[in-house]
Amino acid sequence: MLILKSEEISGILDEKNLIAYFGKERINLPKNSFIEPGDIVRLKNREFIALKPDPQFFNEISGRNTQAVLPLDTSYIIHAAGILPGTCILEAGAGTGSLSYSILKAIGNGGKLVTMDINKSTIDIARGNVERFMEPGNWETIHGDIRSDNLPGKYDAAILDIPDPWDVVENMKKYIVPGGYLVTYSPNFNQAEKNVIAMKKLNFYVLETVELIKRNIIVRENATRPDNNIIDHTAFISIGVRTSSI
Ligand SMILES: C[S@@+](CC[C@H](N)C(=O)[O-])C[C@H]1O[C@@H](n2cnc3c(N)ncnc32)[C@H](O)[C@@H]1O
Repeated sequence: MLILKSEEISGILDEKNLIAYFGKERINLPKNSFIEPGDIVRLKNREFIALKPDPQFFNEISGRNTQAVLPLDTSYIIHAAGILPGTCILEAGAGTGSLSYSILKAIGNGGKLVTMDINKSTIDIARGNVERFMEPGNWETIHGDIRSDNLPGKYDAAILDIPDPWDVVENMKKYIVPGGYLVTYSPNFNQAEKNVIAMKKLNFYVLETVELIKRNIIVRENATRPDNNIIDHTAFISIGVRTSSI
């Protein structure tokens, strides 16, 4: 497998069977084509560069069983929740494994990530996606509900990317160390509001709620302009801190 990348769009190339995939669109390449990383491929009236399927393309490559957290959000979550080498992190749910993968890279071999998901097949898909790129010995995946009372250990941060994080905030008090972070990730205003109200009610100190917008710029001589495909909404990220008074 190779990645086909242009400034505007990207796709996947099955170089053995000579088929390019752009979402659901399939394009057969001319017979006897031979494409290697670094080659320029002309398709759909534009030029693509062929690249190795390395981890920065996690989202292009992985099986999308659920909505994945995109790099613009994963990088911010890692920064804002103090996810550093050696830290111990709790996550729900696994989804595609996109956020798990970024957390595993950030915590390094000295850290630990525990990821829970209520859906067993989702855990298997997330593991399959992550293990294309790494063999994490410090990643424990647990099939179960994050409301569970018997999670192993205490955590420097917990990240909730589930449909109803506000319902789980109380349970997180048991697992996050004082001064540790609770991050909720929700797609709409109503949900973000419920998350923040629940955190405040339960004495978490709420630092911020943010939405990140990524605007790519297409650079052409005398015609440089913003890309039409702006990512202007993914989700609202709320960051709280477990106070020592809880
Ligand atoms: C949007 S996906 C997570 C996406 C993931 N962060 C990623 O980067 O791909 C939400 C996941 O939460 C799981 N889930 C929903 N409720 C849950 C609960 N109470 N406990 C654990 N997992 C839960 C779902 O099965 C689903 O896989």
